[in-house]
Amino acid sequence: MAHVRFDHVSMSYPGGHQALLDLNFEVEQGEMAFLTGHSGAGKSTLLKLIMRMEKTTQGQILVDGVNLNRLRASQIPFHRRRIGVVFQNHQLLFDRSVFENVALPLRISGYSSRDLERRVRAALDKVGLLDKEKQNPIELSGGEQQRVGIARAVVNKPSLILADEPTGNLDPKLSKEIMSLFEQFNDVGVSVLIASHDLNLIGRLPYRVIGLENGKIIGERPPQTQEEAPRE
Ligand SMILES: Nc1ncnc2c1ncn2[C@@H]1O[C@H](COP(=O)(O)OP(=O)(O)OP(=O)(O)O)[C@@H](O)[C@H]1O
Repeated sequence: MAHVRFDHVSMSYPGGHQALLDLNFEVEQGEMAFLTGHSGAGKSTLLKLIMRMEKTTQGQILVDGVNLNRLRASQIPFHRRRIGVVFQNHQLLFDRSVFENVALPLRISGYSSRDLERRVRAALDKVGLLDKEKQNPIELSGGEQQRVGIARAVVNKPSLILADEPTGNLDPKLSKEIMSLFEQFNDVGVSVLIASHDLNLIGRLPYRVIGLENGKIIGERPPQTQEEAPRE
């Protein structure tokens, strides 16, 4: 069964703007894939549909076989908890420590403090920031802030990670490091879908690329084998 499946999905914003038109694609369980396209192509809208922050106006989306059109309002928080989301601007709280920023999703889910501490430290360890837990995110570099955002996204152990321009503000070296983090999660079975217009970075990686233009899929580059993948 596909992890995410779009079946003839269209989406119009109130006021009539058609953001997505008749999308059909799947993300397999454990796959890592990129979504690319110009600004306004519909990348963020597509990710918001998967999180059920927006609703399809036509067609259906299945996540783990569950039809999102049929989710009741009370089931939406549970659905979102299984997805880790990473944003370009981190959306960190600058009046709290790194630890508290990563702990936030667990506090909302009502974890005991022992479990919470264990999980937060495990997430910070995975992104290499265990020694910064007491600092305020404002004291960290852009790359480190993005790592805090990733730790927060994975602290609930999601089976799917969605990232919206996660390297948008970072230089090429830091962008590569952030991509290797996503690869590490993918290596242990997490499905990853990343929206990015950094074609330079995407082109060097072997993953499937889905191209969007004006809300439509205009083409796909299949996953590359090792021989096909461009060398550094
Ligand atoms: N809340 C909204 N209300 C109305 N129209 C919207 C809304 N959000 C996005 N749109 C429109 O839908 C289209 C797709 O936007 P979307 O943000 O999904 O594109 P994108 O590919 O993520 O672009 P970017 O890379 O600039 O973030 C755009 O034309 C945008 O103006």
